[in-house]
Amino acid sequence: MLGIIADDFTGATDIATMLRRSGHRVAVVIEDGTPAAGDLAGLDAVVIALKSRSETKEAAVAASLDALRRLRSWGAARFYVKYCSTFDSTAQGNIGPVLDAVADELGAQRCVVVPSLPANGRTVYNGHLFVNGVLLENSSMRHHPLTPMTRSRLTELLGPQTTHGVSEVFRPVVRQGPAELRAAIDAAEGRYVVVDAIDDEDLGIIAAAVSEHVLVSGGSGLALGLTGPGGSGAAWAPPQRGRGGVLCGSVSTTTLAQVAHAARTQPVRQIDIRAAIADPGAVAAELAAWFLAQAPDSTPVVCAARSREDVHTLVDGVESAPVIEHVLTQIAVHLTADPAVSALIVAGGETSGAVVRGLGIQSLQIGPELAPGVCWSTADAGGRPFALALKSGNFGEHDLFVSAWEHLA
Ligand SMILES: Nc1ncnc2c1ncn2[C@@H]1O[C@H](COP(=O)(O)OP(=O)(O)OP(=O)(O)O)[C@@H](O)[C@H]1O
Ligand SMILES: O=C(O)[C@@H](O)C(=O)CO
Repeated sequence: MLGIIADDFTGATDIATMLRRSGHRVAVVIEDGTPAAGDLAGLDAVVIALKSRSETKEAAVAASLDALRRLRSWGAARFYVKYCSTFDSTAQGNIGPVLDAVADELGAQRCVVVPSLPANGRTVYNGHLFVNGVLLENSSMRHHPLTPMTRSRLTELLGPQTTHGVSEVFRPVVRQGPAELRAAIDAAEGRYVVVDAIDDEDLGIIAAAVSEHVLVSGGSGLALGLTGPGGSGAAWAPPQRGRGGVLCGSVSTTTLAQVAHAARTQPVRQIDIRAAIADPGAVAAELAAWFLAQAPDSTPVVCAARSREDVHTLVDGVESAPVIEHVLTQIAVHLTADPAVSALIVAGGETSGAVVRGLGIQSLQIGPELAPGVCWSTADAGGRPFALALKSGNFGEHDLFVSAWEHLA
């Protein structure tokens, strides 16, 4: 079995989507959640979803080692550390410290570093990470509030985070095929080897070259090359079809475009942040009641911003992000308590983390793909099966909030 340690919740469903596509029966376990008895039987891959990207280095390492030990106790023999395809981290971590600790514990001599996810425009060429053809340092990630990415060369990003050497292997070697690439990785000086990949074929070659490695690392793209035994992944059944809607804490460009697209045909409400700071419970209850009052065949969307101008870190001196996460979580609690509602899309990594934690979800069964890195999953919410799609900020086509429901039919 393959064991994956993912540093955020949307990243966990991202890699689970790719593993399902490459023929694995896969489930996601949330943090220290316990998979239901029998859940692990017959799985080829288990992802443990952590929130370690936004924690301290020490907490991230401790949670990752704990996840590694649990995966081993469940029978995992190969491991994959999943981080963001835009390498979200700082000079302190958390990618390097987590890789160091996991590699030490496994006695791994080599570990490839492959953030590439060509399906979503993330590529690595000559050791530099690009987002839709633009160097990472010139993309919107330069202005990320927690992990501003001001460099693009992966040796320069990972180097300061680890006590080990970081080498590079460029694309001409990748294109020579798995045997030549394997030899180049073996001959590299550093423990970590950044490998170029600009398309899925490159990822397949890398996956074949490292088939004997006990530890690999990357975004979700490399998982596409790891061929699983199954044809179409695990059997998955959606919950009985009920009402669905969208809870949106992400303010990424893609998510704002998805909200704008949905607003053309569906009811949309924006959280009044000032009112939410004053009385979050009342705002959540009112928005949940509004959601339930919409036409049963509509897809209500609750969001916290319609444009960049709506984003204010501080409102009346109060940090708005935790208040918004709390309100969206409470709306999810109200909606999952209503038997008429059976499915929610939650947009944003931090937002998904808050909502999934708030619903007390222990594990996710992975279902059909909605877009590269986005899938439907089912979870036990309030004692019944419920469908959830956790969407990374920049993933999905603009019509995702409207088109996603076809897959639940
Ligand atoms: N109007 C707003 N003003 C300030 N903060 C906001 C506003 N709307 C949302 N937020 C906060 O912004 C953060 C968005 O982070 P989140 O990780 O959920 O989305 P994202 O960064 O777009 O997604 P991803 O991490 O998957 O790329 C959340 O903490 C949310 O509460
Ligand atoms: O790798 C990605 O880009 C995503 O899975 C992610 O981690 C976004 O938070």
